[in-house]
Amino acid sequence: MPEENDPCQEMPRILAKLAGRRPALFLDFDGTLAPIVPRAADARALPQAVTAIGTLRQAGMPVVLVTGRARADLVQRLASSGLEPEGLLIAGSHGYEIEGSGIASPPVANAETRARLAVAFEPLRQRLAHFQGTEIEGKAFAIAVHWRHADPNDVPAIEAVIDALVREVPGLRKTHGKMVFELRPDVAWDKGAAVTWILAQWDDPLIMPIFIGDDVTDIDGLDAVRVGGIGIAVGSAIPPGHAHYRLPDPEGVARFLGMLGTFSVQT
Ligand SMILES: O=P(O)(O)OC[C@H]1O[C@H](O[C@H]2O[C@H](CO)[C@@H](O)[C@H](O)[C@H]2O)[C@H](O)[C@@H](O)[C@@H]1O
Repeated sequence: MPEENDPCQEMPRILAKLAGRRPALFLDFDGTLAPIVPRAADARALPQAVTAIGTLRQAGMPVVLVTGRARADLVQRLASSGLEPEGLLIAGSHGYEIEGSGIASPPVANAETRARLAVAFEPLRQRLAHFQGTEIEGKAFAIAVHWRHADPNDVPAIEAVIDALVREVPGLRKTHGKMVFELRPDVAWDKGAAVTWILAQWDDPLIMPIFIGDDVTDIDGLDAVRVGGIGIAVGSAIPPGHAHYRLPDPEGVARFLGMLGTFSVQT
């Protein structure tokens, strides 16, 4: 893999790679378009990122939001930032919930996978009730347990509650992200599988995917575009070796999208 330079500094090389191709953007939300904030409910996309995405869409570039959040949550969150979901493809719940631009959910997203999480929700809530500062976020195909505001000494015990539920309720697995544990259906599906699946639906050999993400759950998405696409890590949570380029923060992402927009409008 290359040096993971700042893609804004490497624009001529990136534009050369995109020449004659159809770039398609796959964007993570928290930590990528929206700065990480103490409360999940308060996250908002940077206005400059929203403007850049609007320009790219007007220029005809496909834009897919690949988020760990529930799809409905992201739709509402984008709309409140002035980014209407029409024309956007949104892959929510880490890619289990795909809808938009004429594409509907993949075969893994069924009632059975959802029912497994429903069984776990109430015991999880009860067993975590005495851990001050934990927040449970229910989504269509995942349950997030935020421990950002919990006592750090409690985190191993919080994780043990989740591990116990994984043992007790068949068909679930544990993943983690920034100060969060998640319960997900134990099926072979993640952001990378979602990206690959969407590319297969489009079936357009000219498309060149550009994936941008900041958290360990984005590694699958970056790996999916490693050959034949462009992967951009944000910040330092993703270890070297998965991305072609690296941006420091969501402000950098907005800057990169703005530069890409300028190029798209010119061509
Ligand atoms: O895949 P993403 O779109 O990046 O979503 C990943 C998770 O993001 C949210 O949690 C994270 O961001 C919060 C707001 O900045 C922060 O408070 C929290 O500590 C982070 O873990 C979201 O709440 C989760 O559902 C997503 O899975």
